[in-house]
Amino acid sequence: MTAGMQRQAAEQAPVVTVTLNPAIDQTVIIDRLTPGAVHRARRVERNAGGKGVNVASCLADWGLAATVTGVLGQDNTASFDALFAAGGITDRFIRVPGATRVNIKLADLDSADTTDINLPGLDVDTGAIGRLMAVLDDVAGTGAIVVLAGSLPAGVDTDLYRVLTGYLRGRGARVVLDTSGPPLAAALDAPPEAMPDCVKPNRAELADWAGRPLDDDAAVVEAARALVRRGIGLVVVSMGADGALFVTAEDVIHAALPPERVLSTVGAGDAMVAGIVAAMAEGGAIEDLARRGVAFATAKLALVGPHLPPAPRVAALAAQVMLDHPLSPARLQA
Ligand SMILES: Nc1ncnc2c1ncn2[C@@H]1O[C@H](COP(=O)(O)OP(=O)(O)OP(=O)(O)O)[C@@H](O)[C@H]1O
Ligand SMILES: O=P(O)(O)OC[C@@]1(O)O[C@H](CO)[C@@H](O)[C@@H]1O
Repeated sequence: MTAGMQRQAAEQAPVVTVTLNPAIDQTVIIDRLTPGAVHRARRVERNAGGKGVNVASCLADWGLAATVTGVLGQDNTASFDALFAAGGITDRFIRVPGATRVNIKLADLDSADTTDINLPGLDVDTGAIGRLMAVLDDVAGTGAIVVLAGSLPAGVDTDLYRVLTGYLRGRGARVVLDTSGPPLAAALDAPPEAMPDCVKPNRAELADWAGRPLDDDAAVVEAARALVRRGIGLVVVSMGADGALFVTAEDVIHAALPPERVLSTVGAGDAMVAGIVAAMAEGGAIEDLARRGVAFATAKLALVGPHLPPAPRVAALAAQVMLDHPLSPARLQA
């Protein structure tokens, strides 16, 4: 029995991730990025990606076998097929004519920062969305945790996440949303019963929604609380090297862990979502979600693709995560 099967056997909530605009991530590793210069790359790595795929991949490394769905181009599925087979991930992706986009990631060893160049992706028609809804009918029942993640492809309505969230919550599923821009704004404009259970914007995405810069923790907490008042149970704001804030109606927690090594920041947010979902699936308390989320994200930084080191190492990192709870007043002084 694999570790994944063992965890599923322990009566955890089933997890489904939805990636409407997946990508193959081509990460080029260079010493130092200088715009306009010729670069001699150290190497290149290609990984099946897109936010929901990355979440499922991290969950598989942790030992939790999720179901993945969304829309894949049928011309270049090999890296996805291999990832799903290796991780025991149940593949319910809709295949459509064409190729899934290839996104370029420039990993700068000097600054430990990554520059993303994301392409638009395939056009998706209403027929594919109808097929996706049929898959969700099948796999996302009462008690399931459904992660809706990433940008929306061309051809679908901006309010698709809002519609899917209302539909899934109506079926008794819990929804975790990680997106940005107009699809995020549309989803956050829903009535309370159709709001996601959890959202994970990064600081820039939350600032974009709030319409003002969020330069300190006090401003971030204020914007997150506004979302909680609208009916979202948990707002997690990831802040890169500054850690993350976990905000509910009762709690505000700051969680952080300095990484030993940063090779690629691509997918750190997705690893964080995976950690939150892994703890949620076990019925964990808010502190467990914060520890697991930050531990998964920190562990991923040392690897290029959407992967984690062995589970005991990640569990050890979770124990080391520094929690500020209740949040110290000094942190809230602007
Ligand atoms: N340079 C870093 N040093 C320490 N921790 C980091 C760093 N970058 C990311 N993290 C950890 O990863 C979490 C998620 O990172 P970030 O806020 O960059 O997410 P994101 O913007 O959603 O990422 P992506 O979209 O690439 O998945 C952070 O909250 C933090 O815990
Ligand atoms: O264009 P989107 O859908 O917003 O983001 C896509 C993407 O940057 O997200 C993942 C990292 O979070 C990558 O695997 C992928 O290339």
